[in-house]
Amino acid sequence: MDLNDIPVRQVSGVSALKAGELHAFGVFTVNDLIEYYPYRYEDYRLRSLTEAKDGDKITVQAKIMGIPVLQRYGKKSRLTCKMVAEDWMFTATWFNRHFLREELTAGREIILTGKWDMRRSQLTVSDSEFPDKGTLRSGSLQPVYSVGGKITQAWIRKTIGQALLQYGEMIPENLPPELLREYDLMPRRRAIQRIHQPQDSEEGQLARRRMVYEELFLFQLKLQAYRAMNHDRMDGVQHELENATIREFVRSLPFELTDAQKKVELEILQDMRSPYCMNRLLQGDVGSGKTVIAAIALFAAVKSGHQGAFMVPTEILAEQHVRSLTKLFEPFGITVGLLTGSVTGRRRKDLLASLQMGMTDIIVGTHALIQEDVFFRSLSLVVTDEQHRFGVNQRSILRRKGFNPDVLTMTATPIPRTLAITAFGDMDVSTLSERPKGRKPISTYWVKHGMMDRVLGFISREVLLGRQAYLICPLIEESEKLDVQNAIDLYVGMQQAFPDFKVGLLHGRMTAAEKDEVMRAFYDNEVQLLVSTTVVEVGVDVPNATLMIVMDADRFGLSQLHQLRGRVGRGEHASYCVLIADPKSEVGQERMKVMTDTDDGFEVARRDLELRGPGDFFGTKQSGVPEFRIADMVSDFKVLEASRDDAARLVGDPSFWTSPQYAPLRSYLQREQILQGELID
Ligand SMILES: Nc1ncnc2c1ncn2[C@@H]1O[C@H](COP(=O)(O)OP(=O)(O)OP(=O)(O)O)[C@@H](O)[C@H]1O
Repeated sequence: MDLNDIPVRQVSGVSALKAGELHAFGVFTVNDLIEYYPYRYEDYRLRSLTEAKDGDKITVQAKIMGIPVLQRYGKKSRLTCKMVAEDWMFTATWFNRHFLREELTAGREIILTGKWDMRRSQLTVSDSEFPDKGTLRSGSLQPVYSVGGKITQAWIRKTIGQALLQYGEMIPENLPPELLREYDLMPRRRAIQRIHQPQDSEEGQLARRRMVYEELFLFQLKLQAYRAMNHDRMDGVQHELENATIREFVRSLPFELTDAQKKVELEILQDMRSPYCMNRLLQGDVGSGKTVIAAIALFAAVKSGHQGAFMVPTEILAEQHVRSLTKLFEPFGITVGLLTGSVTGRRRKDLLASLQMGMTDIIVGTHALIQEDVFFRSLSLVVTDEQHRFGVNQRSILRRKGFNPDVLTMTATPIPRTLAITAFGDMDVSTLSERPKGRKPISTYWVKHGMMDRVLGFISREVLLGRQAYLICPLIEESEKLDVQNAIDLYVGMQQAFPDFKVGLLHGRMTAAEKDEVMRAFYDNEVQLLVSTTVVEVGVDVPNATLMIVMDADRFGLSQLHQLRGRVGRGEHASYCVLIADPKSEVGQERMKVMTDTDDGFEVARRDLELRGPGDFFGTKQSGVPEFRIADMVSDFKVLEASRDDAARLVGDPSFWTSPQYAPLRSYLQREQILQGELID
């Protein structure tokens, strides 16, 4: 019997009510319960008073010396009693434990845990036990769990202990012996038992080490198995590409590809030619030229007789891409359509019909693009933005729709290696490691609000040189309304400050048509200063803009600031980013410093990870970065890397799919719906 199949109610002491409470913690089965790990331990090991420092929390064994004294103050009470431990006389004090008075008889042994006040020779007791009654906690490390509601620390300890008693013998090993040997890992049964009931902290650490490895290894196994199967399926579209045709298109581009772009182009075209489904991540710093790579891939799909979809996070970006792709593709007779929430009615109907008949070759739009009532004649390539990263499930939705396109995911957020192999471990990764030639570094300044006058002078200077500027208003997450009001106020202020310039305004509450008009005017340099909320954050490309000013910059995350800064420095002119902020916290100041220190996105991302911790990195829950129960992506990074290599090696070995010793891992994959019953023996 699998512990995953035994409901937690079967553990004695778990009532229906308690089971309901446990569900809120994600605990449904016995396995969930025994894998509900403590996040730290409370130390109840006996110590000697001579070693204890003032203020320490300690546990000591003592003998009761005097007669207890009880004082009551209304409902509250204070109980004191003289004790001796190793010839050391002290006073033990309990608050609101009047009922203990009867038990405190002179000469009796007692174990006390509490805070030691050395100066007054006094211990404020939080826990006490009598050895003659049998001890529960004393002498051990007690696990501390995350609890709440009706689930108390004491109850969960007892219940997990009970589960281990009832089912401990049934805990199976799931890692193959060669890995246990290689890393000298504790067997699973012992590790689980010890993690909840360690005898000493070394043992607790060893148990944790084993479970961390297991957790990361299983996670990587999922990704690697998915990836391996994907490569084996051979049911992707095998694009037939003439080199000469692709070359002709590349020659028509207004610039020469960088070496990095050429390399990535080759990787992608090779995937597209192959019979398996491409699942590739293209990462590059802001402005490194990812879009043109997407264009080449889309061109290749169409020239092989299929269609392509380009999914982007905002309507503004969709419009921008339609404009630039149309320009590039028109000479080659390739048609580009736009599908966003604002395309409705007749226009939408016609577009969908034309897609289904294959008259529209490429469709650019937001997420709805590949869902619902959208049908293609032959979709063979989906280019998507990181924010729309397809999970394993979404990919199977695509499959069920009857096509099996190649997927190219682009990310504008350089991802530190740690996260890349975690969140995107099932993908092949291409990296654009250089920006186009001739780009000057972006100079970044951090100034206080008091220097706004100088900033205005800076804007004026750049605009008079023929350049353009962005002015970004802070984002107030709780209130879009306030956000918009802020933007409007700033817009009015700028119009007054610069009566000779044209100032534009962009925010989330404007209609798509209004936004598009403002953006178009900015592209065409009819607007010189664009006051905007973060809607311009991702992907907007106006090479003549050279000045990015961010108000209250400390309200933004580092990667967001880097994205915003990436809106400038996209052409031949020197560019500047000015961060206006008076951060109060140290982290806030540190963030500003990171931005002025470097304009390398990978470095920013690395520092961001350090400052924020990984859970927060992508800012959203749907980031695809998993939450681990016990592992920590930063401190357990080495294990993460090792487990990735181990998992990849294992799934690459044909015996993994057949040999009985890997059966527990295969059933794990099946339970996680990676195998979906396909490859299991
Ligand atoms: N090889 C190149 N030489 C010169 N300019 C280039 C080259 N490749 C791309 N560009 C130009 O550089 C600018 C930035 O490219 P692109 O918009 O593709 O960047 P990106 O990587 O998508 O950046 P972001 O993530 O910031 O949106 C564009 O104006 C593009 O036309």
